[in-house]
Amino acid sequence: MGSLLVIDAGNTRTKWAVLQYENGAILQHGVMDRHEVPTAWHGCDAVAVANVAGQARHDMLKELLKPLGLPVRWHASTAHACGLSNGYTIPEQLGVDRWAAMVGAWQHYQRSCVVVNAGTALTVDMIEKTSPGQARFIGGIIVPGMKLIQNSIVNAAANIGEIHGVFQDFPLSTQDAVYSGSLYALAGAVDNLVQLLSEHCGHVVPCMLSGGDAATLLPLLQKHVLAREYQLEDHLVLQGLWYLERELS
Ligand SMILES: Nc1ncnc2c1ncn2[C@@H]1O[C@H](COP(=O)(O)OP(=O)(O)O)[C@@H](O)[C@H]1O
Ligand SMILES: CC(C)(COP(=O)(O)O)[C@@H](O)C(=O)NCCC(=O)O
Ligand SMILES: [K+]
Repeated sequence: MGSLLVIDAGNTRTKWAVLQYENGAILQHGVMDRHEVPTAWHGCDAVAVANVAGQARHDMLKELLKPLGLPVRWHASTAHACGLSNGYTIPEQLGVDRWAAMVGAWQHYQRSCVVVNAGTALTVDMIEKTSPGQARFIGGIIVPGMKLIQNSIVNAAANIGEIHGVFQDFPLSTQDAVYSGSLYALAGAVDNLVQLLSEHCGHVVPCMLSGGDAATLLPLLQKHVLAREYQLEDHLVLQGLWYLERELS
């Protein structure tokens, strides 16, 4: 098997990468911006999809992929994979993007860690290492993402229009107050769970961040608590799909 096409279909964007099957190296990657097959998809040997954007996106991708005639695996969260067990009461209910990101982070760190997906929604998930090579997803949260949280205020408050603010420690305008408040809310959620898992494990745990807003969140997270370890991972869900595929093949 030469190359694997991995697709992360989120509620805002559909991200993809062509990976070297043997080692997961990213050969090409992109974001779908129209309903047509990127040229890079031709020549792949198999496809792995993490879709959390519903049936319409599934059907669109299925149609686009059909002419390629490739084996397509539509991933879903399971109770166990790649040494990680899924603590969700109903394992299949866990968003497969969250699951793939956690698999990617666990394979990368092999340590207890916090996994952040800053997308349409911000998800913050906690992984506890239980023994060498084994870990458990012990809980996580779902928060409206940066666009949603700002739009919610704009739509609800008569005196607040479109937001084009910037982050300020001490915001002194409506624009900056809403933008900074949104960032403080999301960074605060991440901060809280890094602190919680660190106390639970008895040592500072690393935090891996991915998603469209991860780079926006990072500076605020790194601002105050210097002893923390943050890692930006642009293609975490896509890399997690590679680990999941490798285990299933
Ligand atoms: N080029 C972009 N297009 C859309 N959203 C972007 C872009 N760059 C950053 N973002 C931010 O990232 C979020 C979407 O991140 P993404 O990881 O694509 O979400 P999802 O996985 O839910 O599709 C948006 O809410 C927006 O705030
Ligand atoms: C929480 C999510 C909407 C995040 O998706 P995204 O922001 O990447 O579009 C997605 O992981 C999802 O649909 N989860 C299912 C519910 C759950 O994880 O409990
Ligand atoms: K929905």
